[in-house]
Amino acid sequence: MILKTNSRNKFTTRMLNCTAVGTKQDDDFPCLNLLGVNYDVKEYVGPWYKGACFRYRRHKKVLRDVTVQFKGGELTALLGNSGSGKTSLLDIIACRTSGKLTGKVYYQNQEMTSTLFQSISAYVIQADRLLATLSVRETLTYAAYLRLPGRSSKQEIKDQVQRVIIDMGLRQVSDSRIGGLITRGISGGEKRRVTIAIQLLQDPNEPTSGLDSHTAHYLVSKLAEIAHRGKIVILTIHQPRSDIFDLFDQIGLMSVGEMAYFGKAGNLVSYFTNLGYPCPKYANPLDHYISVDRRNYEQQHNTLFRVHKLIDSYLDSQVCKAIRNDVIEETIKPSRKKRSINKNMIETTSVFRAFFTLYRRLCVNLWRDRHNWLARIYCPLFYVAVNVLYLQQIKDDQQSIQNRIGLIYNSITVPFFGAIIVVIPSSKIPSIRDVFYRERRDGLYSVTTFLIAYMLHVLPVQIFSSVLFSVTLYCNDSGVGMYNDIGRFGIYFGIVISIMFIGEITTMAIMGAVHNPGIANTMSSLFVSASVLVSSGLLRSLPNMLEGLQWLSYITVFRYSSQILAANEFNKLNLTCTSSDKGTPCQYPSGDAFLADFFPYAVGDLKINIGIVVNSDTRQNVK
Ligand SMILES: Nc1ncnc2c1ncn2[C@@H]1O[C@H](COP(=O)(O)OP(=O)(O)OP(=O)(O)O)[C@@H](O)[C@H]1O
Repeated sequence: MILKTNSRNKFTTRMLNCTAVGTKQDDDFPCLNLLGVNYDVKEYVGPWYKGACFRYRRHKKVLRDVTVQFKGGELTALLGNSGSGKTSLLDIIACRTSGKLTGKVYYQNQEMTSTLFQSISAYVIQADRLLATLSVRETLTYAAYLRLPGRSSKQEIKDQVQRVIIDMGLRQVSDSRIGGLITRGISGGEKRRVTIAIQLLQDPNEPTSGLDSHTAHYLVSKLAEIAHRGKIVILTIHQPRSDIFDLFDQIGLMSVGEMAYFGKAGNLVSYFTNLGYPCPKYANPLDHYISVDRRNYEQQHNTLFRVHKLIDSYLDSQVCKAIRNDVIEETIKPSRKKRSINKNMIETTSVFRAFFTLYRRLCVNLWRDRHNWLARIYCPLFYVAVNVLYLQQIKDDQQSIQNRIGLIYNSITVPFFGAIIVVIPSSKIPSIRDVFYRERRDGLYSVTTFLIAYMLHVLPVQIFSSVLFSVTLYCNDSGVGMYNDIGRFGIYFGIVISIMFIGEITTMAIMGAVHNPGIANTMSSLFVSASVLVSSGLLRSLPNMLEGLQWLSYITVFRYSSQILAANEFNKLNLTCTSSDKGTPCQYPSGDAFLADFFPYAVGDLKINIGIVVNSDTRQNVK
């Protein structure tokens, strides 16, 4: 387990939950070795508009020649000043790096891969990614259904959840909502404990204790207990208090991407004293030895000089040489000590259980999201009210052609915009996305499982919203009175719900790719506006457009849906030329005459177009 903090004693945790093999004697405990690990990243410098190709690329050495050994049965703390490379080291162990990595990372003589890491470990991320609408107990229960083996009974899951609630001191808040930015819920520290508790769910040997201490000391001592049962637990923490420091078995002291000390926690001060760096009486030894003072150039130069001297001394030290020999023994000559990995310990749930758990959790989340619900009701009603006020009942004179075109335009854009309006401002979508990323990284389910669960959970509200929109707009009594035929209403409704669905999935996909909701909003709106402009044929007849744009129109759903709705509305429609037309020439005595001019293939291609819209809907779903 790895704990990380940005402020004193507030920490985040990642857990390396490696299984001990055989009896619990030191030699049988698992072992994680890093040999000569170097990690480089590229940084782009310069204004963004120059793009990745033209900006200056700076290579940054994040880690240099790190050789360390983490053993089961020991709680290891990685300490060091901000930017010293602690997180990067943990990311390397978890196979979550983006830069160039050299060196070896071996667990039990096997090269570490993300699959191996997922199968032997639990990983508590730095940020608390939780759903604000759920209570602590619900959060842990859903997590347990996703993490524990599919054969676990309801009672076993309940017991395990209760166990971690007690163990993490969450009893008093177990039925409180997690809460978020808008609705206040449990405290930041409690959220941190829930995040850790989620990872502890997978530990079958976790003891139940009645302690309810809420302190960092309590959590670190729990981690020490877990470590002492034979697991590798790695944590990072900023400026630990002395009582917390006493709980560490092993210390990795990092600075400027290198190890300044790696060894027994109790030997730290004597090691530096022997090097000729005694720690002043009231100084924090960690700050004293490895912090780099960047207040001015001279201070920085002096402290960096000292840090590099300490790093060089460590590399020359017996402590370092002994570790290097051990690591080489384990990695380069692995045949000497054959070790096996018990991967069965972390057995995940079945696809069906994952699907039903995700579905239930999303439904509960949606049900409690009042704003989302209300938006799905008032958005269609608002648009209908504006249209009815503006157009009133449409007649069958020549002017009604323009009104009907306007209605078709609204009918294909409003459901899409409605989806954008509902999805993007919802505070729930970013948290659903964040939880999805966390759980995907933990390998709990596939993207397809998540997407199917997401689509199915949102389907009833979309049907409700589409019915509201279609019925109130289409009908004579409540709305504008479009072509009066039940079959045609069915087609109209089908198009509205398909576009609403495509709108929601497209917006979700954009939200997934672009994390900033403002940019996602702009991109979705531009996408729908440009697509309708180019491909609907409602604002400009398609055959008169540039050939390239005509081709482009084939790839958007709006081309087909506008043709379907045009055929639906104008085919066999009798139009009149009466005195109410006030001098308008009687150009179109029927809807078919209008179609022949503007949508000549709409009726003939009706079935094909419907097939394309339905297909693109299902394809969006499967993506
Ligand atoms: N992908 C990356 N791109 C650019 N710089 C990176 C990248 N990964 C790490 N770094 C840089 O490497 C250095 C070490 O980062 P890291 O996050 O590992 O530090 P840390 O010790 O965990 O710091 P803190 O305690 O503040 O979280 C930092 O200067 C960081 O900016």
